[in-house]
Amino acid sequence: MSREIRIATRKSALALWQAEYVKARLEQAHPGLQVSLVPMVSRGDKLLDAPLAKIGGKGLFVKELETALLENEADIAVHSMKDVPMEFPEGLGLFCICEREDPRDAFVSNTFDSQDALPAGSIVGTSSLRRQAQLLARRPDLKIQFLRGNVNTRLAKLDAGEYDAIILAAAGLIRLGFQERIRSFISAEDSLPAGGQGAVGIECRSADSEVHALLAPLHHADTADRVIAERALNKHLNGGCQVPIACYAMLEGNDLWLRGLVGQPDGGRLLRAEARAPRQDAEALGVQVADALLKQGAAAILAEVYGEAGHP
Ligand SMILES: NCc1[nH]cc(CCC(=O)O)c1CC(=O)O
Repeated sequence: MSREIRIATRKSALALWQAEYVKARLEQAHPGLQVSLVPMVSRGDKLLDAPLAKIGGKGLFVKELETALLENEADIAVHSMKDVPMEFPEGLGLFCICEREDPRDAFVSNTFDSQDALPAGSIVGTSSLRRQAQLLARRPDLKIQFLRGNVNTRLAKLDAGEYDAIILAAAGLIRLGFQERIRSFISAEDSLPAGGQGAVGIECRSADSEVHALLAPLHHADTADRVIAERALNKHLNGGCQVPIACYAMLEGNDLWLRGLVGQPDGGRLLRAEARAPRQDAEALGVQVADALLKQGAAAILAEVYGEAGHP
């Protein structure tokens, strides 16, 4: 095989891990294939001190990578599915979803074993409105303090004593070798994950059928069907991981079970909906659960969040 595959990736430790993972899987599936990394800085990486909802919402982490694909400076872009917008630029698409890592949120602390063990008034670090809403709904006595940055930065801030605990995606911690920092996994019942959390997706040019064929062995159909249902819900609510929307699909035999949640950031109200459907109807299932949330008033909650963030 003469062709080289160039992988566009962000430079954070987690992004590089994911790109190296895809590189290794491609080389394993296609002995002799040349695979290289093209690391780049995204707008989201440059603006680390503002809540994501306030600095222009979706796509903050993927735009530069997509430009590289469109300008033929790279052949594939590796993303955390949680951060991938619902729509793709003309000429690009998502052609591969790899097997999902643990999708749950993780409780990390140097003092306490779980959310329930936190004394009243404890300070919990997160900048995810989804995590904040669900935590405050259960524990209105806790204080949420803003925390952004890559995984290493967040752990360093915890270690510096700025927080009693922080919440991170288990997947990122596991991938970077920080599994032992996880004091407990937070169940989907207590913290419904973000759509796509724990899954790595690969974007490439829609016309590049040679690359599509090379990616095929990395595609994981079970993960893909779950993530398709979750993304359909997000799309119907016009949401991403920067808004208080959670959704999580599981396979039960040939059926998908999709749960969705929209919450007020202060945890005052959590709307929940769920449904089951055959896996081939993943997209319709996402729309159905989103509609059930809209019927309960999700649009008003989301409009309020977007209003505060200063963009529609
Ligand atoms: N929004 C940042 C982001 N995007 C993906 C992950 C973790 C890994 C994953 O979900 O695949 C994280 C960090 C976090 O939420 O703790």
